[in-house]
Amino acid sequence: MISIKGLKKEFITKDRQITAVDHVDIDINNGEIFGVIGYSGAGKSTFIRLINRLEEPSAGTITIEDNEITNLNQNELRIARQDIGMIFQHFNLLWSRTVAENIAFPLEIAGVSKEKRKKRVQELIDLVGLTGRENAYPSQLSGGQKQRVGIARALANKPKLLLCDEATSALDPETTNSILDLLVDINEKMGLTIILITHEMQVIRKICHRVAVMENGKIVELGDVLDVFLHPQQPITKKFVHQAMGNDEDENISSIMETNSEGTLLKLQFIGESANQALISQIAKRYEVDINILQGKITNTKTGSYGTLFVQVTGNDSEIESAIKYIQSETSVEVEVI
Ligand SMILES: Nc1ncnc2c1ncn2[C@@H]1O[C@H](COP(=O)(O)OP(=O)(O)OP(=O)(O)O)[C@@H](O)[C@H]1O
Repeated sequence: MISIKGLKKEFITKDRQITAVDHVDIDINNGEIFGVIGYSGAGKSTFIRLINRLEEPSAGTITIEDNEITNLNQNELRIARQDIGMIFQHFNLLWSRTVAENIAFPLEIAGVSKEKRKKRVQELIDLVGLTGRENAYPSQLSGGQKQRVGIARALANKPKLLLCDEATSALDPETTNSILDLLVDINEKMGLTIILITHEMQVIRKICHRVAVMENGKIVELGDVLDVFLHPQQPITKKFVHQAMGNDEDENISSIMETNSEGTLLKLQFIGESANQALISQIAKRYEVDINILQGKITNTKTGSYGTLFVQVTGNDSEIESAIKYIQSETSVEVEVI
């Protein structure tokens, strides 16, 4: 749906020149939720604002459904932007307008009649779960409700693409979850393509299909979310994955090894379908071994689940060996002897 090629943005200030986005090439599929993650200053905001030309690129092209956005004049761009909704970290609502009036605003600009506007606004209010709050002012709403108004307003003209600029960064974890659920809901119901930027790997894990990791203006890693969680390549990606998992696996392994010196220590990795497999009971039935579960965890991503289990296997050496061979040859669970 979207093809971004050689995208570059340089800012020239009095004393220095900054390349905020540096030769970015990405293709984004129709209907996907695509996340861009990076630390502060990586260039995420600049990147997302280039897509609807809130920032003008220094080089490169952005094509959305055969329409080269980077080639449009101001009038053409105004029309193209009706297909691109955007939501912001600090909501950017009009404080002197009610919820309904905020949502009606883009419809007024698009010249939609009063009657149609009223109907569409009500649909949107129901969609985002704000029924009954039509006449409230933004100052009377919670952060989550304000973002719901932002989402409704962004969807008013039935866009094909929604850009989310740190849309949950100002919200508490529970409200973040409810807003993420809403984004998934509209992605699934309306087939809306979503590009979001965030510094939180949990946001990526919960709702994105694919993720790009950004550092110093460049995309340093890109892949399916499950793959990136399982096999992060770059040091920065590993840091983000650890952040989302809430611990450091290397430290875990050494403390597990210190306290469990008997038998054979195995790390089992369950991916996708195999996460539901009753492996431990199968092995215990087949082989003369005892299995002690030391630590385990399952992580759900939008594209599948994966789990890691540390077990201590005791018993006769040849039985343990047969059990390991069985896991390797007969199941899709990855096994590592530690
Ligand atoms: N208008 C501007 N003028 C000059 N430099 C800018 C401008 N906007 C951004 N920059 C610089 O470009 C780089 C990338 O900034 P950007 O805001 O895109 O990063 P970010 O990853 O979104 O970070 P944050 O999450 O903190 O906003 C930074 O070094 C920033 O100082």
